[in-house]
Amino acid sequence: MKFKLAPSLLAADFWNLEKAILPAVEAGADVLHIDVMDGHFVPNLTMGPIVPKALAGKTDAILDVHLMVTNPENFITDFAKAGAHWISFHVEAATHAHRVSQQIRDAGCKPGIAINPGTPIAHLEAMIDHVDFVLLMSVNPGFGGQKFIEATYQRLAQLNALIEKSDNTPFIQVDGGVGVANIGRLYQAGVRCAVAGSSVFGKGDPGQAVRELLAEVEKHDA
Ligand SMILES: O=C(CO)[C@H](O)[C@H](O)COP(=O)(O)O
Ligand SMILES: [Fe+2]
Repeated sequence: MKFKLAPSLLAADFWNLEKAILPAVEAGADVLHIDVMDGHFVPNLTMGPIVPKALAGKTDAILDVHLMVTNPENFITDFAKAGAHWISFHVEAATHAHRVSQQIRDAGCKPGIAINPGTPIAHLEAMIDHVDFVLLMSVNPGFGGQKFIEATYQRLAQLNALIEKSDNTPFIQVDGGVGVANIGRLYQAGVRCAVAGSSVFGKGDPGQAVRELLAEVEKHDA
């Protein structure tokens, strides 16, 4: 799969969302990452379905909804109707993870399973065959702008090994603290979609930031 960069809207200027998003997409970002937090699973509140609904049809980018909520099953239909293409939910938050992934697929979206830095990779074993991607958190979920956790590289190796021995090949998305300093190494470690919030929208020019991040990936493409 071609590498995809997913700017996270959490770090964008909400006064000027269109001006933030358009240059990032024009510069080659294929995915827009929408962080949904419920003040319960994580100690922060962010966006509901009105955000993908506002973007649907305005951009060709894939709308990627990252649900950091308890009871994810209650939100699938609304986000799918709002135009989401990918929906990920946390293995820590889903009592019936298998059913939730099926619900996402039935709603016409690609299901992804997300995992916190403190949860053993082995907890994904029963779900690998039932998702299109794994979202490996490289910070503790809840906030943008945090420092990348270095143990993510070891966890990536464990995740690759788990995927290798399964019948399915979900792609790996990494989320949190991604920037020019680590995106190349993450690509080499098997990441095919990197979420980048502050490193895209935290500077002056999102288009330039996207070009720099993609150039790093290109450099590491052996
Ligand atoms: O899921 C998230 C936080 O819970 C965000 O997607 C993530 O933090 C992106 O922001 P940054 O690139 O600034 O770390
Ligand atoms: Fe996220």
